[in-house]
Amino acid sequence: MKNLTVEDARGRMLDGATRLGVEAAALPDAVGRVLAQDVVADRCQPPFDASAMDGWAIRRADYGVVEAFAVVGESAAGRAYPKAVQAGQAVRIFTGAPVPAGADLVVIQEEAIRDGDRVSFAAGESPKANIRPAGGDFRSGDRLLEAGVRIDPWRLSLAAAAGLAVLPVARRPKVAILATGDELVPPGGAPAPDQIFESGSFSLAALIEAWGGQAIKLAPAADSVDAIAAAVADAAVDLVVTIGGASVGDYDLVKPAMTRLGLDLRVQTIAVRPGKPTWFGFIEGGRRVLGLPGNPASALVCAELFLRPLLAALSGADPVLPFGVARLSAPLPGNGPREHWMRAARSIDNEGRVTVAPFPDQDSSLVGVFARADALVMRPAGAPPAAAGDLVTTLPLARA
Ligand SMILES: Nc1nc2c(c(=O)[nH]1)N[C@H]1C(S)=C(S)[C@@H](COP(=O)(O)OP(=O)(O)OC[C@H]3O[C@@H](n4cnc5c(N)ncnc54)[C@H](O)[C@@H]3O)O[C@H]1N2
Ligand code: MOO
Repeated sequence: MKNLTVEDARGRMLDGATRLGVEAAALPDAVGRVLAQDVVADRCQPPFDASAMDGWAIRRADYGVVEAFAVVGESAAGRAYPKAVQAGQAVRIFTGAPVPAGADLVVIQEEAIRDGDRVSFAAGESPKANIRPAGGDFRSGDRLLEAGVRIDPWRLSLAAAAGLAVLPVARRPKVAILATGDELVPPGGAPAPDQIFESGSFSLAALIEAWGGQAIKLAPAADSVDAIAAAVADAAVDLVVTIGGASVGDYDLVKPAMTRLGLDLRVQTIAVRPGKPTWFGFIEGGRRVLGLPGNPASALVCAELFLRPLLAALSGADPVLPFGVARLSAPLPGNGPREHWMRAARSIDNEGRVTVAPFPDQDSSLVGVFARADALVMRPAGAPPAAAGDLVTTLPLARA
């Protein structure tokens, strides 16, 4: 269980992680939620043959034959012409309006000359029909959205076009975040000379919300088994994420505190850099616990690598991360025994290829470097030196 590979550790964390429940979300609240059932159309869109232009609906057979058409009525969006168009007749029609029965051509109004109750057309060669067929967008019975997709504004539009006011979505995983350490003072507070501002929980809470979870920040706990166990004991959540106290020092007390809460440890350490002390298990109440290291880069890299897929799985979404491939902008030395996820800046070169430049200082304590990164670059365990231009696996970071 010590120093599992990233893949094995993730596999253990995802083992048995499935959707927690289903609830209804009104359309405006559904953005960002994971769909729990397929959306199937029960109506065609458009539900009728619709005009694509403002103009005149006639029979194509009359076009170029009839000189002056009799204007017999109008079809507007939401107010159809109720009868069929007969030979020699024209119906005034507008974009989005039903094309009346009998008509199979809409002549645009720019090509029409209206004279009282007559209209004539400057006939050209085989004009476009300007008709959108019924069901041209989707048909009744079509599967429009698959369970497991995250609702974004475009998918929301499709659900609305299909007439759904409410969508079945996965319940959001509730995630408690606990920062630990005597040295931590909340931003805005007054740190003693041997203290620092607590930063980890803020980014984690924002990431958890962006990844579909419900973040609940617990008050930071001091370096004491009692304080840490008490902070978590009654947290009514699906998952607890702790920051810090994960390593082997005398004040790394999170695992001992969780042992009091019945810790069933599934991942002890991971062969990853940064983030080796990351651990995972279950505590009483069937709650999952992910222990992230305190170093800010270790915490955030491991949140990307492990927390993000775990939240996806607990929401019924695909937990596979959106890895990419890019070219290195500069050579890199060989890698040690841990899979290394380097903070990097992405750019597009002159030929449209994605290039990544890992920052020279990859120390896991550096918040400043992370704030400038927009990708992680992966170096496999034991990888030989890499040259500029070599292809590497990347994980893009979502930046505002
Ligand atoms: N003898 C060894 N020492 C260490 C090992 C090891 O294997 N043997 N592992 C190192 C590695 S790798 C890491 S990563 C760190 C992780 O340690 P912890 O998870 O126990 O983290 P802490 O010691 O609590 O804190 C580390 C560092 O991060 C700061 N920190 C903690 N929480 C926050 C927060 N919420 N916001 C901002 N900064 C935070 C803390 O002040 C420390 O500076 O252990 C190595 N040691
Ligand atoms: O794994 Mo630690 O995160 O290398 O500093």
